[in-house]
Amino acid sequence: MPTGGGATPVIETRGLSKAFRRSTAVDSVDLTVRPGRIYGLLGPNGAGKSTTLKMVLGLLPPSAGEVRLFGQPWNRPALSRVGASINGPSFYGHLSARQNLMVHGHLLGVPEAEVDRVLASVELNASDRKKAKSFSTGMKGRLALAIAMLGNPDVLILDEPQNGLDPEGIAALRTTLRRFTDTGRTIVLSSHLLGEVASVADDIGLIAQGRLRYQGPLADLAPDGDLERAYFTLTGAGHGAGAMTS
Ligand SMILES: Nc1ncnc2c1ncn2[C@@H]1O[C@H](COP(=O)(O)OP(=O)(O)OP(=O)(O)O)[C@@H](O)[C@H]1O
Repeated sequence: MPTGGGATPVIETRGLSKAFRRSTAVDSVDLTVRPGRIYGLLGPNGAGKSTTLKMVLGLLPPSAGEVRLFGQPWNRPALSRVGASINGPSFYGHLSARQNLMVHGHLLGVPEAEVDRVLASVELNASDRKKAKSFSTGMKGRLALAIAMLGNPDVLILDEPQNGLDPEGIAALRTTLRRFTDTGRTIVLSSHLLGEVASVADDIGLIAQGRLRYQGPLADLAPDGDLERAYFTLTGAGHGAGAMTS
C-alpha cells in the first residue's frame, strides 16, 4: 500500500477558518491529506467536520485561509478529480440504482460501461429494478458511494459514510474503500464515531470546537493503544460521551 510519505499532498488547508454569524465553526485548520491513504476526519457532533469538507469542495467560501488541491491553489477544474458525498445520500427515489447512476453519468459524460463497473464495485445489482426510495440504509449508502465514484476520481470525500450501517455494511464499505486506495487513490471521510473511523482510516485528523487537535497516523494517536482515552483527552470531552465512541 502506498504511504504517500514524501509525495505532494492531495489536499492541504492552511489556516482554514469559517465564521458563521454567531460562532466560529472552523478555526485555523491545517489539514494535510497524503495520496493513497484513507484519512478519517474525526470529532464530536458540531466539531466543524462538514464545514471543513464543504470548504475543500468549494461549497462554502472560507472566512480565512486557503485550500490547495493536488499541490495547486484551489481551482474548479481540479474538482473533476474529486468525487464527493456530502449531506447524506441524494438521488432520485423513483429510479433504480442503475438509472440513478445513468443520470449522473450522463451529466459527467461517463460511458455506460463505467456505470456498470461502478455499480459492480459497490455490489449493487445492475439489473435490479427496485426503486431507490425503497432501499435499505446500506443500499442507499452504496448508491451514494457509487455516485461519488463515477468518473474515476483520484479522491473521494465522504461525509459520514458509515452512518446507519450495520457491522456487515461497515465491513463491506471498508473493503470497497480499501480497494479504491490500493490503486494509489485517496479517501477523506468524516465521522463522529471513533470506532468506525479506527476501523478504516490510516490517518486521523481529530477536530473539536473547530480546531485540529491531532493529525497523523492512526497508530500514533494512542501509542498505548487506548484510543478512547486519547480521544477524550484531545477533544476535552467528558467520559459521559462514551457511547459515541463505539
Ligand atoms: N450554515 C450554517 N449557519 C450557521 N451555523 C452553522 C452552519 N453550518 C454549520 N454551522 C455550525 O457550525 C458548527 C460546525 O458544524 P458542522 O456541521 O461542520 O459540524 P460536524 O462536525 O460536521 O458535526 P456532525 O458530526 O454533527 O455532523 C456547528 O456549531 C454548527 O451549528
